[in-house]
Amino acid sequence: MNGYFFSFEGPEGAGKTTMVGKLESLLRKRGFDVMATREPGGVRIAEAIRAIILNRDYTEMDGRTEALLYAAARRQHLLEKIVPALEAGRIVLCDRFVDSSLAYQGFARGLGIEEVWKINEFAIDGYMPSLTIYFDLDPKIGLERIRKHTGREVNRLDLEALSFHTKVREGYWKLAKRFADRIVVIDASRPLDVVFDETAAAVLACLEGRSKRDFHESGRDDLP
Ligand SMILES: Nc1ncnc2c1ncn2[C@@H]1O[C@H](COP(=O)(O)OP(=O)(O)OP(=O)(O)O)[C@@H](O)[C@H]1O
Ligand SMILES: Cc1cn([C@H]2C[C@H](O)[C@@H](COP(=O)(O)O)O2)c(=O)[nH]c1=O
Repeated sequence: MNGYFFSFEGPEGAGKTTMVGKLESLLRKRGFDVMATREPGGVRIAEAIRAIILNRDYTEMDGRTEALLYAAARRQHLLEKIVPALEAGRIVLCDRFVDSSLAYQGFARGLGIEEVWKINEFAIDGYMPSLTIYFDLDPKIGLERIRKHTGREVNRLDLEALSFHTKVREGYWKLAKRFADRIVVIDASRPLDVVFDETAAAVLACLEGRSKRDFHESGRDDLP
């Protein structure tokens, strides 16, 4: 596998999509062969599953069904889009990946991080990002950003109580501590340009073969 796989995580409105877009432009300008994609979605079948999972009418959806649907969408996306790109030596920027399932379904939904990892292990079959950027933000601020951002549909997960979104953030904190060698934490409450500079520095350092510790001086190591 010659390419690089980066994932971008965080609660609603943390700035993942914005950062992935800016990073894609920067890397392309610097001559890298880069592909941006998202989960759930990215390919036809996974986009169809996304439409089911996020449909606001499906209020009866069971937590395990939800977790399995995310894992199924991930499997299809991985095989059809991510793996071929990595095999072709491309850089893959993925807006959410397995950590979303661990934080949302495993921790916030209460299914258990280990249980949700098990079904995802089956789905991802060993493929994991080289580096994950976690944008840490108070969900109140993130949800407010989304409310102001007119183009974005309000989906079934957005409609969860604030306590759910707070648990999502706590879930990410647990993952960031547990997988400290893979996950870089960036304080996403700061101005967009500051967040982007730190994000780009982390990704470029990884591409240059430096370890997380070499560029993480300004990142947050003080999670609760
Ligand atoms: N650091 C920032 N400061 C202020 N506003 C920001 C910042 N980063 C992003 N935004 C704005 O917040 C809104 C949400 O950003 P974005 O869509 O990138 O978040 P997201 O994490 O992808 O959200 P979601 O996962 O819920 O779709 C956008 O209007 C974006 O311009
Ligand atoms: C991959 C994944 C996503 N989710 C949740 C997180 C968001 O609420 C939505 C996706 O919407 P976005 O605007 O594209 O961020 O789905 C999840 O709960 N579990 C997952 O594995």
